[in-house]
Amino acid sequence: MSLMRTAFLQPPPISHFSTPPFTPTVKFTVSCRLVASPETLVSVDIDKKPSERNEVRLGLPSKGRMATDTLDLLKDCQLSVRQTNPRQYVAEIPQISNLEVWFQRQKDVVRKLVSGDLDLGIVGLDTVMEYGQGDEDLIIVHDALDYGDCHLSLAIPKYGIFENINSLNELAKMTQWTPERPLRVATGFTFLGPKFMKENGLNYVTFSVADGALEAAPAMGIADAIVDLVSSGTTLKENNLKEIEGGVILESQAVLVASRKSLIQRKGVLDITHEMLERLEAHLKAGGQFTVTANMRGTSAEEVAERVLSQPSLSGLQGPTVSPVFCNRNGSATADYYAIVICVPKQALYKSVQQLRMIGGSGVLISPLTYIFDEETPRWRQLLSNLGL
Ligand SMILES: Nc1ncnc2c1ncn2[C@@H]1O[C@H](COP(=O)(O)OP(=O)(O)OP(=O)(O)O)[C@@H](O)[C@H]1O
Ligand SMILES: O=P(O)(O)OC[C@H]1O[C@H](OP(=O)(O)OP(=O)(O)O)[C@H](O)[C@@H]1O
Ligand SMILES: [Mg+2]
Repeated sequence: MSLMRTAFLQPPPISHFSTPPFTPTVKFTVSCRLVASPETLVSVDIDKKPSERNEVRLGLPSKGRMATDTLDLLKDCQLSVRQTNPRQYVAEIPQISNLEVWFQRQKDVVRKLVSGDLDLGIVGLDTVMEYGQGDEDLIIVHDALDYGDCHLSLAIPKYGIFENINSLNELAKMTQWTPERPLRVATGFTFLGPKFMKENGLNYVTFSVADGALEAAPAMGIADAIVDLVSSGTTLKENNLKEIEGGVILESQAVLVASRKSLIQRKGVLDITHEMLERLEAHLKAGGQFTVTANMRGTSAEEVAERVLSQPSLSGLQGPTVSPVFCNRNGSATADYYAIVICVPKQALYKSVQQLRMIGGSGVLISPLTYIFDEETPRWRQLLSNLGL
């Protein structure tokens, strides 16, 4: 699996996608034919002017595997969504005034960002890339919200003529594929699938469209290969399919995406984006760390700091905070002990505790962190430069 992960498309640069806007006729007559015409090909020519409204709108997935995790993340950032009725599609985040939350299907969040009916959205990167179709108005504001991890991949049967095919190169070189008998691929990704095949020199390919249970298509004799999302790999395995080297089209996770026009033109969007970005970054950074406090006997704060800094896992985010712990000795305040406070990556916790004990630490307390606010948010700076601000 790790080998297959080498050839994925990087998330789009924060400013724009490298692909040109979608032009279905050219795309499919050159190298690929699309068997059924999906609904996604219809609404290309949308008026992109921002609509007349004063509220800022954030689109969130209305159901499915992304919905709960999205609400949980926002809640953890103290941005709980208040929805009075689960069948109501509009809600609010009381913490942020003038923000409306609209629950929509993921693909509709992207479509409505493009049409100007939403300003911000949280969805999987795969959905942004598929339904955004390279639209330069879409900007990825936060590219790693740390859930919804999966990858879009080309998979082929383990058996028959594919038994010894283990890479995209080998698949492309198979002599079976001709204009009369192309490689038949089943997918729901009718933009990214054909684009990937074309970019990788697979010329004789046709696509058929299905929305689910794609993994059944090869066994049913409907397709030779599939392009679909994979996370654990169980569905592929259960259906006797395999991924191949060079066949990963996109690595995906949940992202915060915005409309460039809204950010620049609509009052309040930039400020709300800034606040959301700050909270998300600070919370996600904190998620990987614990605060560790301990007491340590010593002659001075400097001497204790030197001991702490001599240990590789104890340097913290910016070095340890060391403060004297005073006790009353014969009427005067004396410091025999020092309290140290450091942030420690979760994976290094036990090692850090061992190192603390080794240098004389006692009374070690571990607490979770809610936020780590840095002086500035790197993604915010990136966003501003992207917008030319
Ligand atoms: N194993 C997985 N399979 C599919 N999607 C996954 C997986 N793991 C994470 N995801 C993420 O979840 C999203 C799909 O969520 P879900 O299946 O709930 O919605 P959907 O079926 O695409 O949307 P809808 O039902 O609204 O059309 C994907 O776009 C992807 O970003
Ligand atoms: O690698 P895995 O962990 O097995 O996950 C991948 C499967 O999950 C998704 O299907 P989903 O559950 O949405 O069902 P569907 O295909 O019917 O839409 C996706 O389309 C794959 O079929
Ligand atoms: Mg699905």
